[in-house]
Amino acid sequence: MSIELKSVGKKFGKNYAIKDINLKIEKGEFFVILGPSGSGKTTILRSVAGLEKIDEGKIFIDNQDVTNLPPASRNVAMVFQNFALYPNKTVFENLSMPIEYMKKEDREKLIESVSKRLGIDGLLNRFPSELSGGQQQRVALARALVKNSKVFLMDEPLSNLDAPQRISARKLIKEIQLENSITTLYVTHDQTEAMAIADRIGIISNGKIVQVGTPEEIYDNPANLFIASFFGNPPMSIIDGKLLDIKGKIGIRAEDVKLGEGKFKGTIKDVEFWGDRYLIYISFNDEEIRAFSNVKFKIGGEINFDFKYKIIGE
Ligand SMILES: Nc1ncnc2c1ncn2[C@@H]1O[C@H](COP(=O)(O)OP(=O)(O)OP(=O)(O)O)[C@@H](O)[C@H]1O
Repeated sequence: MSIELKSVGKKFGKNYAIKDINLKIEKGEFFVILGPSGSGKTTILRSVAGLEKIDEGKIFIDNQDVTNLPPASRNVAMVFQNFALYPNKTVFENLSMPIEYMKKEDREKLIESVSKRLGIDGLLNRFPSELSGGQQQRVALARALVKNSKVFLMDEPLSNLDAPQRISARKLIKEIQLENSITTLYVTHDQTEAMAIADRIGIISNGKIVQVGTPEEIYDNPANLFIASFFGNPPMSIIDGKLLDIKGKIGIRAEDVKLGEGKFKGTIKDVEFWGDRYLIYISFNDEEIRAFSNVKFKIGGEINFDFKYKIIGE
């Protein structure tokens, strides 16, 4: 099933939370909406789910106009930030509900397999109030994953998990999504997560989509300064191009800086250990350049360097 938003706008009071959103998510595609806090990500997702009534535009699921359909008629599986589990039902019952139509044996098998993979198989007899936030979130995720839906809508579904759980849960989401070719709209503010799971990413800022592309396309060619200074870990270092006789700003990836030789000279301000390498902060003409290095340099020392860069539009 495809998802399409055509000129979608939603206001709260007089202010637009999202404006003129045009997106087409293809059948089986994993599409991530990435943006800072308050940029409108949740509003997009809630609008597609039918939990917000939009003020402008239209929404289509599988080419059907669902703009005025209630959430229950949209046949989507959702995981939202507030987990919304049924408090009076056990974890097992919460997971059974979307698949009551299945044979008991098949249902139990499916619940066992998904809950094992999410590490909640020991919690099936508990009530939601007896679970930690991260456990509740994994139950909510499991409930969406067992449901035989062709569309996933997920709003920061891993926000309460610790780092190893996050990595294994996102692998599981992706596996189930791929196995069943589930069209997925996934919201996060974590760009490492976005890069890891997305087929395509839509970057949102102030209620508007400012760039759409594969993670590689956005990484290599951020469309503007905001994206360049936000996307990637670390994001590009942005400096004034006049040092190189270039008008406007230039962006430099940490892996594109060659240290130890070159026509530029700066001072090492800080060094961070990143496990497989170091991130070096170089102060240079009142600006800062970040560079990856296999060698640990001394803070305070001077260093020669050179770099490859991209010219970044406004
Ligand atoms: N119910 C509401 N009433 C009034 N304003 C709202 C409401 N919900 C959201 N907003 C506003 O709409 C804008 C977009 O909010 P939204 O929750 O979509 O952002 P977000 O990108 O999901 O943020 P976060 O990452 O912090 O969850 C914000 O300015 C927010 O304050």
